[in-house]
Amino acid sequence: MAISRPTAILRSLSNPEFLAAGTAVQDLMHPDRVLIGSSPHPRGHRAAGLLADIYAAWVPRARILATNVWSSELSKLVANAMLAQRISSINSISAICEETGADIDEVAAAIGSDARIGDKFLKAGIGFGGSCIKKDVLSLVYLAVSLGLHDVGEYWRQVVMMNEHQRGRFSRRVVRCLDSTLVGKKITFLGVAFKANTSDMRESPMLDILKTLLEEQPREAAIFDPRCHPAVVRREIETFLDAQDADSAAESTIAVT
Ligand SMILES: NC(=O)C1=CN([C@@H]2O[C@H](COP(=O)(O)OP(=O)(O)OC[C@H]3O[C@@H](n4cnc5c(N)ncnc54)[C@H](O)[C@@H]3O)[C@@H](O)[C@H]2O)C=CC1
Ligand SMILES: O=C(O)[C@H]1O[C@H](OP(=O)(O)OP(=O)(O)OC[C@H]2O[C@@H](n3ccc(=O)[nH]c3=O)[C@H](O)[C@@H]2O)[C@H](O)[C@@H](O)[C@@H]1O
Repeated sequence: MAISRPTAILRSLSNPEFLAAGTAVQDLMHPDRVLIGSSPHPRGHRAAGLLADIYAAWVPRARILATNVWSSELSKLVANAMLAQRISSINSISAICEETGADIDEVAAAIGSDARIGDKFLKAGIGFGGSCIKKDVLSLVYLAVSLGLHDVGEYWRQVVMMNEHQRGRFSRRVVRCLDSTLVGKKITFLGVAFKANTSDMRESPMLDILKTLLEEQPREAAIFDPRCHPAVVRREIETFLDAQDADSAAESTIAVT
């Protein structure tokens, strides 16, 4: 652009996307907010105004937030980091529940009914996956460390470490529940994608869990996800049985999406 139109004055805007996989159109049509970051220069404001006009065709003006570029870029990372932090927090509590007899869903419902906490992203499970959340937390860690804020970086790194810990804990529990050995056993995995209603397998927790459990040498692992194409699944993992096989004669079925 700068070469073909050398006289043009170019302004960069930051306009992070907040849609989630599986609800992309709904999120696009009804966003909680649209963030437009621009330089403090009048031309930056003008460029931001032009972009805001486009969104105003379907997004209420009050939901279109104008910020500086750093605020906008950082907000994207922090939004995903805070979501990740909630998931890691509730997963850490699930470990305490398993030791004490408390029920994690009851605890989540009890704390989530506090309006200051809210009930979203409190579902304990096998941890967060997907191509974005972990990447953004680690970007935040990198940013903090590169700014010399090592304690801040360490704090956010723990969110990712807790996520990995949760997967390991889950895998160990599966083995424990099956008499501490998978040798000679068939395991069925229902769900391959990183979350329900998507075919996206990037950073899927299930892949991690599968790799760990295959080290325990089960006789067979059957894997099925109605959203994922078998060829794509095959590319990711070596063992795959089709849907018909997936539920037959398995010693254990693991729902992992
Ligand atoms: N997938 C999602 O739901 C959302 C994604 N995002 C963000 O949008 C960005 C893209 O995400 P996806 O579309 O899911 O990823 P993707 O992996 O499907 O697409 C990324 C594209 O960028 C291209 N690319 C990678 N490196 C490049 C380079 N150096 N130069 C030119 N092109 C390059 C890749 O070939 C690919 O086509 C990420 O930063 C992600 O965090 C934000 C909100 C939602
Ligand atoms: O930057 C991005 O790409 C997007 O990342 C996430 O969206 P996404 O990764 O598609 O999916 P989420 O719904 O956030 O779920 C992420 C992971 O957390 C897990 N999760 C979610 C909620 C919960 O309570 N517990 C839980 O374990 C899900 O199963 C999934 O593995 C954010 O929610 C989007 O706002 C953001 O735009």
